Parts: sequence; structure tokens; C-alpha cells
Amino acid sequence: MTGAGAPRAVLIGTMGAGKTTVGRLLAERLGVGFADTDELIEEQQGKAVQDIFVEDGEAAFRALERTTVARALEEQAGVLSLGGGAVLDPSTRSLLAAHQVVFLRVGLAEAVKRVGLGTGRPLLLGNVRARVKQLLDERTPIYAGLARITVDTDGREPAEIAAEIVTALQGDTP
Ligand SMILES: Nc1ncnc2c1ncn2[C@@H]1O[C@H](COP(=O)(O)OP(=O)(O)OP(=O)(O)O)[C@@H](O)[C@H]1O
Ligand SMILES: O=C(O)C1=C[C@@H](O)[C@@H](O)[C@H](O)C1
Ligand SMILES: [Mg+2]
Repeated sequence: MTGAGAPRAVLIGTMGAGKTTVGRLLAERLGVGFADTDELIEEQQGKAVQDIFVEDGEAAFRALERTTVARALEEQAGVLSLGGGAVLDPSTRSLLAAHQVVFLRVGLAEAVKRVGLGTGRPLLLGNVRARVKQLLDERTPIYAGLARITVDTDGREPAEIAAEIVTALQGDTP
């Protein structure tokens, strides 16, 4: 993503909500740049998010995420997709109040299908369905509380979701 200024839209939601997939499509439709904070962290650190979790621990990842999100919210134009757990940080939540936050909502069955059973994500170790349910239960109120626009994604194609967000953004000025 290039250019300074606040992002046009910030996508939030749990793992498998489609933030990266839909965010990229949305940016194409809007004709703006796209960035994803997981990808920014991977570029900066030179290693995969999962490896940061395993080798350095979740707390270290969350600290990197906090600074990366804050910088991106200030500097990146276009569409910005956040990691699923970025909203757990209170300072990040405060920063998001000034932005057009889009919550991609996904149900449990669909989220489990999308994250896959063999991904080896550290946060999903054990019973994948039970862990995804726990994350959804804990985080859905946070996502919903931050959102200016909420879009259901179950059973819908990413392109259709992106088109709905374009329409919703037209009626929502910061
Ligand atoms: N609307 C959709 N319908 C079907 N599959 C989808 C949809 N959106 C995303 N997917 C698929 O689900 C998987 C997860 O999508 P994606 O990586 O975009 O999610 P995410 O919200 O960015 O997750 P994370 O928080 O882990 O980064 C991908 O394989 C993607 O192709
Ligand atoms: O939901 C989460 O806590 C996470 C989601 C991903 O985007 C990554 O940021 C990481 O796997 C943690
Ligand atoms: Mg993603």
C-alpha cells in the first residue's frame, strides 16, 4: 500500500472471516492500495506469524502487532486488514474509533471449514472447533462494538461481500 493518510476502510473479524481475501478484492474495486497487518509483520520480521507465535510467544507477537497496527492506521491509505486478535489490545481499540471499521462476520461451522483442520495454527491447537468457538464467543462482542459496518460472509462469495462493502462505504462517511 502506498501513500499517506488514514485507511479508507479497516477490516476486522476472526480467523477465516476473509479479511485478507475480501480486503484485497475491496481495494481493487475501490482502486486503492491494500495492506494486511499480518503480512506487514511477516515482512518486517522475516518470518511467518505462526513461527513468531511458536518461537517468541503470543505476547511478543501482540507487541509487534500493536505497533504495526498503530503505524498502519496512521500512515497507510487504502484498505487495511487486521489480524484476528488485533482488537484485543485496548490502545488499538481506541485508535479504531476514528476509522471506518468493517466487521466481517462468520459463523462457527463456516469459520472451522475456512481455517481448515490441519493448519497447525498455535491458537487452534487441540480441538479446532472448540477453540474457534471460544475465540468467536470471546471476540464477537468486541468486533461488533467497534464496527461501523457489519457484513455477513457465510455462504457468500468474496466478490459479493466486497461489493456490499463498497455500497456500505458510500453511505458511511467518517
Ligand atoms: N466468503 C468466503 N467464502 C469462502 N471461502 C472464503 C471466503 N472468504 C475467505 N475464504 C477462504 O477462507 C480462508 C481464510 O480466508 P482469509 O485468509 O482471507 O481469512 P482472514 O480473515 O484473513 O484470516 P486470518 O485472521 O487468519 O488472517 C482462505 O482459504 C479463503 O480463500
Ligand atoms: O485470531 C488471532 O488471534 C490471530 C489471527 C491471525 O490473523 C494472526 O494474526 C494470528 O494467527 C492470530
Ligand atoms: Mg488474514
